[in-house]
Amino acid sequence: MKDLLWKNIAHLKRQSPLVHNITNYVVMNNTANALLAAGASPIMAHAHAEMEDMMKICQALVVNIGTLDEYWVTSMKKAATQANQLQKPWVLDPVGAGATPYRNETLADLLKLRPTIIRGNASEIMALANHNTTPTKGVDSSAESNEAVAAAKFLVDNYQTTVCISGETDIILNQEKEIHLSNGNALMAKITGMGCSATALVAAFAAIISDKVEAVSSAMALLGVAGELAARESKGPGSLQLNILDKLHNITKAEFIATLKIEIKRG
Ligand SMILES: Nc1ncnc2c1ncn2[C@@H]1O[C@H](COP(=O)(O)OP(=O)(O)O)[C@@H](O)[C@H]1O
Ligand SMILES: Cc1ncsc1CCOP(=O)(O)O
Ligand SMILES: [Mg+2]
Repeated sequence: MKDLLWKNIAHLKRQSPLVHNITNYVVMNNTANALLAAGASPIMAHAHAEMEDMMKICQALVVNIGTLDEYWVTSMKKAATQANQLQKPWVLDPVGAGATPYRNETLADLLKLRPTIIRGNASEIMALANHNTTPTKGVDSSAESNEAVAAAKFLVDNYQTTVCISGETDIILNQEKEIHLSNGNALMAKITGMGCSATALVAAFAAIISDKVEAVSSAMALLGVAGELAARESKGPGSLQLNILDKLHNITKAEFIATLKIEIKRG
């Protein structure tokens, strides 16, 4: 499995898929940089007039509701509908799910469009499935990933999707498979846009790998291992952010294989 994930990471650099991102104002720059560092190609766009054409030239879509508004929500629905029509994968990042009724209503509509993959932190995944045990704080999680497994299974069963709950352990599951990854560093939660970058990387791998648990695991393994290695040479969140970009770019097979902590739970 470790070799397979590394093969996918090398494959991403060769294929360099174009990823259409409808994402939030906070993270546009670091998301684009994370995609570039890993070898993919980003484009950020949200004009209604270009949503359908953009999806024609891109290999995958990110719908991230972080700084949603009425105009952007229409863009998201147009792009997701077109992705479905063209049978291209799209990934939902339910940033701040549970924080406000507007976010919840928007997410309910987006779920009806059947995201190929959902990536969020534990609080967001629980809010999305209406399984909240603790009130949501905003964009940061107040729960551990294992607390959101029942919620993730609910989403998988009801929307035929693949879910990634990120956190200290990243849990990736669908109806057939479940994988746990335990790399990364606690300081990653102190950098805004780490989860959004994870989602964008998930979309990049989904563009080139048909097995969605394998695609999500490749993305989360790459970010987790890069984060863990980068943390060893960082003084705080500022240098960690830059060091993660460097590591996404220059990670070697030997350090990836030696650092990756993966558990195949099912499938
Ligand atoms: N406590 C932690 N230990 C190790 N890695 C972490 C920790 N918290 C978050 N991460 C990593 O940071 C990245 C972003 O995840 P997360 O913080 O859950 O997303 P979000 O920013 O959406 O809340 C993931 O790669 C995840 O594995
Ligand atoms: C702080 C903030 N507010 C709206 S979107 C956003 C960024 C959230 O990014 P992430 O979920 O990756 O930490
Ligand atoms: Mg997030």
